[in-house]
Amino acid sequence: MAAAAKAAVVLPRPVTFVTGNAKKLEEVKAIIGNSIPFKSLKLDLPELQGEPEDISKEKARLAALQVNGPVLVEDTCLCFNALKGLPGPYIKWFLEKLGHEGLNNLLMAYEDKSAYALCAFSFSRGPGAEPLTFLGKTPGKIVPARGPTDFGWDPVFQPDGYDQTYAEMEKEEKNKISHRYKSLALVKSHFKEAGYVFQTDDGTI
Ligand SMILES: O=P(O)(O)OP(=O)(O)OP(=O)(O)OC[C@H]1O[C@@H](n2cnc3c(O)ncnc32)[C@H](O)[C@@H]1O
Ligand SMILES: [Mg+2]
Repeated sequence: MAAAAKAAVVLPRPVTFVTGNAKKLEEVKAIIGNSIPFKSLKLDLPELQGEPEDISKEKARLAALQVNGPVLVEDTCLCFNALKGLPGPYIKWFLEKLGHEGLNNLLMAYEDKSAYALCAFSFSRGPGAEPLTFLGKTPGKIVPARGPTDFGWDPVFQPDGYDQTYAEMEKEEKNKISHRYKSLALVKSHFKEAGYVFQTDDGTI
């Protein structure tokens, strides 16, 4: 018996990647390349609270409403094992208030300096659609800051198996092993499997 043909899901072109963070965008562009038709939009969405996956999903819901079309968003956490996963999604405020040294000091009382970077991408087909979430995790440890200071907590995170911090690594090297790379690999597979067809306003594909 012939398998029933799967109906293509047609979506308005392109997908909007919503972020207020230029460095994130740079990495996403480098990792996605041409595999997904996307444009970016700088929107400052609320910094939500809760579990990483729920935060990312809610961010996608809010973004889809504002954009009125398909969206990708991501939320990044830096989780210290000795602190049971904190600061986690609150890393933005911890970094802003305490700086790199303060992040190290949080672990002063603990022998365990291990941590992991967690990236949660969510994709929504549009307003009202339930977002899908894709998690990427890279283990490492928290170290005194080394390397350029132009992207977040990169100088204090040394991924396992490397003697350089994210900040010291070549960009291409970080983009091969990062939390963001791993999460986007799942996003890309999903797009491939789902076989989305992207259509412009005038109906051309
Ligand atoms: O608009 P959005 O996409 O939310 O951008 P944001 O800067 O608010 O980002 P998050 O809410 O995900 O907060 C994560 C924090 O971690 C920082 N960050 C995110 N990805 C990082 C990475 O790969 N390396 C270092 N710092 C990173 C980022 O600058 C924030 O301070
Ligand atoms: Mg944010």
